[in-house]
Amino acid sequence: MTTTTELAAGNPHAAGADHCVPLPSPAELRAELPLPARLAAAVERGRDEIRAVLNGVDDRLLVIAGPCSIHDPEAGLDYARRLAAAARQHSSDLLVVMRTYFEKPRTTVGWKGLINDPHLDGSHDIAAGLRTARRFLLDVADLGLPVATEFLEPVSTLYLSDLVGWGAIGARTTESQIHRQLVSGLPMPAGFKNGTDGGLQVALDACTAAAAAQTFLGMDQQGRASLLATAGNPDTHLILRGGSAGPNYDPEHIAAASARLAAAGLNPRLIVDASHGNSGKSHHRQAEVAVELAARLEAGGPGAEAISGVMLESFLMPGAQKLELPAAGVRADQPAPGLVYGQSVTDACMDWEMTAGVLEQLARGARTRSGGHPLVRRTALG
Ligand SMILES: O=C[C@H](O)[C@H](O)COP(=O)(O)O
Ligand SMILES: C=C(OP(=O)(O)O)C(=O)O
Repeated sequence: MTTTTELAAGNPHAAGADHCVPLPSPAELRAELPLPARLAAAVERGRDEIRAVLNGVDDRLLVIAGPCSIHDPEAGLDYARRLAAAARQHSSDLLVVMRTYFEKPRTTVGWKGLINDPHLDGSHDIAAGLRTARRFLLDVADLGLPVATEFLEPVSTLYLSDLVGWGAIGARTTESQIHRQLVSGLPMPAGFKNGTDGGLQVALDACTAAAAAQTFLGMDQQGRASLLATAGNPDTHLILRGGSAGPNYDPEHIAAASARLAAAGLNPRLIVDASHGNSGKSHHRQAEVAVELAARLEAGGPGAEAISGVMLESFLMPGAQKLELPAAGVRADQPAPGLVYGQSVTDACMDWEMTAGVLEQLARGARTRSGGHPLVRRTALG
């Protein structure tokens, strides 16, 4: 953990910062925790499968499920093992990807995730956070699960992107040019959430911008300020997450969004986030939304064909617990007080039992939508 002395010894000339503590470069961390060729091939395979589902070549349903945030790697891996088993069980109907979110965009202030504050005590040991996140992704990849994450800090992306199968840009950053540029150079499919007000246009614009070649200021693997030129990301898409104006997962919203995407020359197939603005952040409501979506896949109707994926916030225990942080700028003497094992410290999550039931229903919905011929459906991928 970084000490006060180290902080004081840091470079005081970093723009706008009181302290500046050098970190290992992305190349150094990648060398310390390398991605073996076997897992690199699995990550690539996962990206290809996700692309195929998003493009409708593989008509399974993409399901991105996992905690709102990873705060305890042990509980996260406990969850990952259960999800890996469920992914195998439903592999004819669902392509299951684990949500492994290490960075939280806050409305105002709050815990910003495992990378920013891995000890959950305001000590902000970012070097340990990056290391823990990378090790966690390696462990999940070893279980055979592709992973999904939100890319929030462009710098942290350099430490982890080789392990990620699917990326998201959150509702609070979809309008940011920096995040659109970032996605334009990512090697995996990436979705943009609609705005927190429910507005779709920011996400459509984001997809267009990220699909284009971009040149911008960034950092290289050695940690040097660099000019970065990207080719554009061909696999951008929309994520409907509801907003302050209400949910947007109903058939009319989905059909209208899909039509707007098509008219803009973008992928008309989209992902529906059953949580956030679509559930009012209630985990009970989230399960109802997911089950409603499953029923709609079965029944067909407006927008049903446009649903390529569903996002679920799910952990071992139901709901969420409050994480008490020390006041801003005060270093904690104590680590976070006893937390309930396997319960979210950010948004409320469905528990494992509820998740398993929802996965069953989504699998049935996907199977019925496809006509129930999984072996025929997946020939495009062999
Ligand atoms: O998904 C997580 C939260 O919804 C997001 O980080 C915003 O959280 P906040 O409004 O509690 O800051
Ligand atoms: C922060 C998240 O979502 P949103 O950007 O939709 O609020 C999230 O998925 O963790």
